Order: sequence, then C-alpha cells, then structure tokens
Amino acid sequence: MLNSKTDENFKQVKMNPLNNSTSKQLYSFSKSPRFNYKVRNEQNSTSFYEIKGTIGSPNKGVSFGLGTKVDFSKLSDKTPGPGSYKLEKEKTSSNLQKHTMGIGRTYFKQKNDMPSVGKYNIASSIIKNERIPHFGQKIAIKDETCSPGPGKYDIQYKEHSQSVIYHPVSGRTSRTPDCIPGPQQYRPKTELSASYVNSNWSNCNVSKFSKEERFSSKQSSIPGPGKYQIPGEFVYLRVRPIEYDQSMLSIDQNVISIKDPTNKQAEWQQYRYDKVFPSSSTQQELFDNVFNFDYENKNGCIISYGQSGSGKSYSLFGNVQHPGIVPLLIQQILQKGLNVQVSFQEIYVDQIRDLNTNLITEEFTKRQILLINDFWEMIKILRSTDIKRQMRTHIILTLEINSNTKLQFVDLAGSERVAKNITEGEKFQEAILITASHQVLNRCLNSFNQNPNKILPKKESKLTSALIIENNTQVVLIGTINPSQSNYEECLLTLQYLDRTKNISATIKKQQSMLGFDSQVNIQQEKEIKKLKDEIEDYKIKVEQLNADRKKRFLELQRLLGLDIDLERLSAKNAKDITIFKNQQDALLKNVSLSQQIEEYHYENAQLKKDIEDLKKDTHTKLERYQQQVLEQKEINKKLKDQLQLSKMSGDDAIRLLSQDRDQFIKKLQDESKNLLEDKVASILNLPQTAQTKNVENQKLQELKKQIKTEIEKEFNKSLEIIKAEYYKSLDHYKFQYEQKLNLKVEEIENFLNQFKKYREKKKSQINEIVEELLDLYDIITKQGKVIDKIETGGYSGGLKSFSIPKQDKPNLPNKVKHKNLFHFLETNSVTATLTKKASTIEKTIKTATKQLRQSQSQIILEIDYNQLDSINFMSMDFSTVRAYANKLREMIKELQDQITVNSDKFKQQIAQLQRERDDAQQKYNMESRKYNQTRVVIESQNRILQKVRPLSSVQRKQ
Ligand SMILES: Nc1ncnc2c1ncn2[C@@H]1O[C@H](COP(=O)(O)OP(=O)(O)OP(=O)(O)O)[C@@H](O)[C@H]1O
Repeated sequence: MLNSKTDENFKQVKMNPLNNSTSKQLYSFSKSPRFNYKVRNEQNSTSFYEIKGTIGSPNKGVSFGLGTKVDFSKLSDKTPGPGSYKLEKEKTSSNLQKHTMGIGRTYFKQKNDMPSVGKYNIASSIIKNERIPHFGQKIAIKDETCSPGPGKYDIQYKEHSQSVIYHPVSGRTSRTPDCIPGPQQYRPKTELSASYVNSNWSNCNVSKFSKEERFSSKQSSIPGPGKYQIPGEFVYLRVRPIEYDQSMLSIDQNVISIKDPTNKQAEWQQYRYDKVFPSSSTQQELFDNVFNFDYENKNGCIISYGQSGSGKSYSLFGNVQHPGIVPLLIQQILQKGLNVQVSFQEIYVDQIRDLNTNLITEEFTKRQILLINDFWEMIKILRSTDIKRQMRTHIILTLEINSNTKLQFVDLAGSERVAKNITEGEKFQEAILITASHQVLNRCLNSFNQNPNKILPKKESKLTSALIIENNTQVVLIGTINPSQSNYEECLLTLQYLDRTKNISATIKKQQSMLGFDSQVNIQQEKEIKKLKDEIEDYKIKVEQLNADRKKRFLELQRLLGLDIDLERLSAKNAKDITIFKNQQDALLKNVSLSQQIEEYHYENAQLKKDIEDLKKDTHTKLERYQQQVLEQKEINKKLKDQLQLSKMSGDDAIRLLSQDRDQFIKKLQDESKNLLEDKVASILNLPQTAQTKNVENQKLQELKKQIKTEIEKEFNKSLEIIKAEYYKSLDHYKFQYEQKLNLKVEEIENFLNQFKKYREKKKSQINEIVEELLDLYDIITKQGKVIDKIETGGYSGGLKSFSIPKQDKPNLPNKVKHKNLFHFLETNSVTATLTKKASTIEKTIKTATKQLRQSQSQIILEIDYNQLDSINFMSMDFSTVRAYANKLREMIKELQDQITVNSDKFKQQIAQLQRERDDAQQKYNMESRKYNQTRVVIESQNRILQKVRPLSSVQRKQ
C-alpha cells in the first residue's frame, strides 16, 4: 500500500519507481519513510562535477555532495527507509577504510555556494593510516522513473578498490521499470557474481553484496532488502531424489518451474517459495533453514505437506542414517542443556489417538508426555511410533522446551487427489475428510499470513484446532514432491497448495487446465451454477408466461365486468408501495440487527467494564500488596539499620577491649625487655669473673671428656674383639662343616668305588668260573657226543646192545663242586620252572624220538628223572637230551651275561651320578673356600683399617 502522504495523486504513484516492484505487489510496509521517494524535478548539473585528471586516477572515483548518507549496516530501533537515515558519527570510526563526500541523492538541494573539486581540504586524520580517500563521480540520472536496483546494473570492478561503480551509460535510463528487482531479488545474477564486491565500506554510494542474502535473519529487528518477508510464516519446497528423469522440473534458486510432460506444447509454470531444496539437499541444510528462528522464545509449527512417498516423514523424522529435523533439533536442544519433552498424536478422520498410550482421546491436550534425555531415545520413539502409525493419518509431534515453548511438527496425511483413490465408499469419505482438513489448514495459514493477529477458522477441523498457530508462532510449511512424471498432477497440486497458503508465487503463466481435486470441485461448482442459472432462466420464462396468462385473464374479466381499471398504473403504484414496504421491512430488519448489535456491544461493553473492574480490583490488590511489601521492606530496612548500629556499637566495644589488651601486652613486653636489658648489663659487668669460672669449668669438662673417650674406646675395642671372635668362630665352624661334608662325600665315593671294584671283581671271577664251567661242560658234551656217535655206529666192543665204554672215553660228569654255578641256577625257582617246562618239552620230544627210535630201530629207551637233577646221570642220557640240556645251559649263560651288562650299565650310571655329586661337592667346597678366603681378606683389611681408624675415632669421641 502506498503511503498517502508521499504519493498523493495518480501521477506521483505512477512516477514512483517502486510502483512496479514485486515487493510492493507482495508486501506492504507500514513505515512510511521507507518509500518516501522524492523525484527531482530537473537535472541539476551543478551537482555533478568533472573530475580533473590529476585527481581522478583510473581506480578512484570522486563524489561530492551534501546530505546524509545511509549506513545500512547500522542498527536502528526503527526501520528507517531510504532517505530517512541519519548519518551517525560512526562514519569516522576507525573501521571505515575509505571516506567519501557525497550529496544525498534524495534530499539534494541546490546550493550556489557548494564547493567544487579541489576546494575540499581533506583532513590529515583521514589521509593518514593509509586510508584512501575515495571520490566517485555521480551519475546523471536521465530518467527518474527508472531506478533499477542492485543486480540490474552493469558493474565495473575497480581493482585495488573496495568499491563498485555503476556504469552510467548502460542503462539506468534504458531499463524499463519491469526490471526493478524487489525484495528477495537482490541476489546477484550468476554471470555478474564475479564482479560483486563484499565491501565493508557502507557509505561509499556503492551497493554492497554479500554471498548470503543481503540481511540475514539475525537482524530480525531491522528488515532490510531481502528481509521484507513477514516472519510469521515460511514456505519451503523440497524435491525428493528419484533415479529416473525429472525433466518436467527446473529449479533456479527459490523458483521452481514445472511443465506437463505429456503435452509438448505446454508452457513452464513458475512458483516462487522462500526456499526450494533440490533433491541433492541434505537433512542438515533443511534443519539449518527451518530453525533459523529463536525457537527458545517462540512457538513453532512445522508442517510437511505432499503426496504419499514424497518425503514428508523423511524430512521431519528421517531415519537412523539420515536423522530428520526433529532428531537434529533434539540433539541441539540437549547440547544446549535444555529440557525437552515429547508427545505424539495421530488424527484419523475425526479421532485423536495418543501414539504413546495408544488411547483415543477427545481433546488434543490430553496426551502423554515423555522426557527425552538422549538423541537415540528420540530415534527409538520415532521408530516405534512409525510402526504404530496408521495409513492416511495426520501425525502431530509436540516438543516442549523448558516447558515454556512448544514446537509442533505436523506430518500431514498424503495429499494425493481424491480421484486417484476413489475405489471404496469408506476410503472416498476418508479422502474427502483429509482433503477438507487440508483446505481448512490452507485457509488458516493464508489468513495467518495476512495477519497473524487475526482469528483463524481453526475450529472447522480437528487438525487445525489442534495446532498452535497464533501470534507468537513461527509457521513453517514444507511442501514435498516426488518429481516422477506420473506424479505431475500431484506435484502441481502441491505447488499450488503452497502457493495459495502464502500467495507469494510469481506465477508467470498458469496453465488453464483444471487439475486436481480443487479443479474438479470448481468444474462441479461451475456446472451447478450453470444448471441453476438455466433453471432460473426456465423459471423466469415460466413466470413471464404465467403473468402474461394472468394479465390476459384479468383483461378478459374486466371486459366482461365492464370495469375500466388502469392495471399498469395500479401495479406501478403497488410496486412503489411494495418497494416502500420492502424498504421499511429492510429498515426494520436492520433496526433489529442493529439493536442486536447494540445489545451485543452493550454486553461486550459490560464485559469490558467487568474486565476493567476486575483489572482495577486486581491492580488495587496488587498495589495494596506492593504497599504492604514496601512497608515490610521499610521495616526490614529499619531492623537492619538497628542491627547495623548495634553491631557497630559492639564493634566499638570490641575494638576498645582489644586496644586495652594490646596496650597491656605492649607494657608487658616493655617490662620484660627492660628486665632482660638489665640482666644483660649485669652479665657484661660480671664478664671477667664469669670467664674465669668458665675456664675452670672448661678444664673439668675436658677431663671428663677424656675419661669418657677412653671408656668408650675400651668398650668399642672389646665389642669389636667379641664380634671378631664370634665371626672367626662361625667362619671356622662353617669351614669345618664344609670340610666334613666334603670328606664324607669323598669317603662315600671311595667306598662306593671300592664296593664297585669288589663287585666287578666278584662278577668277573663268577664269569670266569662260569666260562670255565661252560668250557668244561662243553668238553663233557663233546666227549659224550663222541661216545654216543661211537655207540650208534657200534664203535665199542659188545655191539649196539651191550657196548662197553672204555674208561678214558667216559667224560667227567658235572658235579656240585666243580659246576656250582650250573647247579645254583638250576636251583633257583624261575630257572627250575623254566627248566621243568623246557624239560617237559624236551621229555616229550625225547619220548617221541625214542618212540620213533623204538619203532624204527628197536633201540633201548633211556629214561631220565629230571626231578633228581642233583643225581643226573648224563651218561645214562641219550645224546639229544644232553644237547638240549647243554643248549639250555648256554642260554642261561647268555641271560646271565645280559644281566651283567645291564647291571654294569646301572652301576656305571650310579658311578656317574656319584661322580657328579662329588664334583658338585668339590665345586661347593671350592666356592666356600673362596668365600672363606675373601672374607678372611676382608676381615684382615677391616682389621687394618680399624687399627688405623681407632686412634682417629677415639679423638672424635673425645671431642
Ligand atoms: N529427500 C530425500 N532424500 C532421500 N530419500 C528420501 C527423500 N525423501 C523421501 N525419501 C525416501 O522416500 C521414501 C518415502 O518417504 P516418506 O516415508 O518420508 O514419505 P511420506 O511423504 O511421509 O509418505 P506417507 O505419506 O506415505 O507417510 C522413504 O523411503 C524415504 O527414505
């Protein structure tokens, strides 16, 4: 809305360069000076100087002028518009690196006495510290109607300079007003961005551009360019990433364009939002944008709207890998050390269900609240509620921060068109209800956007009645779209919905095709209207026909009755009366409604009066309470004063007592020091006498010392001798013990060796004996063998049956004296047993052989009684028996030899063991004797030292 004071007539309005700005079309600014743009009537050449070549170096411009320039970076509690800024003293502050002298563009007044170039004395304070004075040539504005804004100029970047000069020729004049950028359009064009300079110099008549929006929302108190947004509501759009083609969309900053993919001739439709998040955007980016407001002191209502699967829940809640804005916020809140409580509700058709308790409630306020301590706890809750959630429901999550601010997160049910879902009656009804609640929400948001103080039609749906959209609420609507081509209509619906919510779109060309539920409704309504109109037309025709018919009948009746009534006049009169009557009726009705209104006003008035009375009463009570409090405070003050007085008095007393004590103490000290002094004086006077006494005492002392010394020395020597004797004694004792042990060991070894020798000798002689016995036995056997051979061959006289062996042939039989070993072994059990066993085998063999012999040769059977070994008559044995016997004996000898070998090995081992033990003992003996020698040496050396030290130590002891 233009300000009536500044733009009084149409021409002025038309001339105003802001007249066509988008900002003006979208917003109204109440602070009038902001657009108080004054147009100069004529070009004033005197305000533009020609710069001398000497001054105007290629990089430095000159600008001179009067009037106030505006420091946009400075804060002000009001919101002054261009031309109403006062240049504060800050312009000379040290952080300004350049200075300019310029004339205010808006408040320029011609002055004849204006100094020209070269007449200014630049203060030395300005030139020093390498600050460069900057002079910029002012540009003649040829056409005042065209004031292109930043971003629309051809910009020259001055090297080594922090300023930007707008080129005068290229177009301040040539631009059409259409190109004037409005708020939020100050974003530099990409092709110009290289020339933009981030200048710190705010008063150089050069526009500043930063990489961010011109004024970040931190300067919320002063809306500047780019911040002409009404902060109560933000509308964002987020595009979900998809794998396939998205050619129906194009995004440029905060403008999104969409085209019908099925229609090649279709034109692009553009929609502008506060921000458009492309599919590459992250959860963090969304979070940073959404929570760009002071959520600790302001309520928030963050709503996500879009078709199913477009990313509503993803944006709000996310998942474990990509937490959405809710968990990210919780994390931030917990990091700030604030308390946070959470509750969850679901609205399905017209029912509210608490997702924590799973109970259905009537009111939204009856909900279970959980205290959140951890980010992961939140994720867990989100996951669990997600499982419980029903299809096509609205989810409301409420966070209470420090129990004074509330943030509501609304995940709306999918916004897909009704037509897509109409399959069943119930579902259709459900879809209608969802769409209806979406529409009510839309109306509320729209109305809120226009005036946050306005009463909203919230009661029209359960959803909106649950939301905290009120004056102190930051509303954020996040639209989400799934940009696959099959979803074109859904996407368009979402874009239109967002657009309607805030009505901020810079729609260029809207397609005429009627789409979506709303469009369908419109078509339906239009059809209805048309039908009704047609019906009305029909009725009109019918009424006219009836009227004509009635008139005809009336005239006929008149003619029949012979009456002459001017029906036209009558009806005109009647019509007049009727009009009067109607007017009267209207007036009456108005009167009634007015009196009703008056009554309502009276009632409201009474209410207000009551409120005022209450307020007054309240104020009065408060006043009384305050007065009471003041009185109480006074009383307390008085008491405190008294206490102070008392404590002061008691303090004085204490100080007095203390000083008394101190005086007494000082006096005592003085007395003592006096006494001491006197003592000292007396002692000085008696010094020679004292010295003599001291001498005698000294001599006595010396003698005493001498005596003590001698005694101590004696004692010392005595104890030393005792220790020494004991030491030697123990040493001898140990030595003796070692030697004894050693001798014992040596003896043991010698004994053993002797025993071993004896044993060996014994064994040797035994073996020899056995060998001899064996040889003897062998001889016997050989002789016997020969005898047998001779017998068998009948070599003896007497033939085979009665041979007689000559005496010289008869062998000496083994006997106990000569062959004692043989008989000893035969006597031992094992050998006897073995022999018995063997003998039985031999017997068997012999028996068989004899039998065979008897059978074949009818020879004499020789029977041997093996039990009577002592009296074995070998001569009576046959040859094979004797051979077996001899073999057995040979085996036994072999066993004996083996045994001897085994035993000799054992003995060898034992000897080796004994030798090792002996060597160990020897080593130990050597070691101990070494120790003994060392100790002896030490003792001797100690003795020597003692001999030397003794006189010295005795002297010391004397001292
Ligand atoms: N911006 C995104 N980046 C990555 N994945 C996304 C994005 N948006 C949505 N998705 C994925 O798409 C799927 C559907 O998203 P989501 O459940 O949030 O949709 P919705 O609009 O809440 O659907 P409904 O209304 O049925 O609950 C999920 O698997 C989600 O991970």
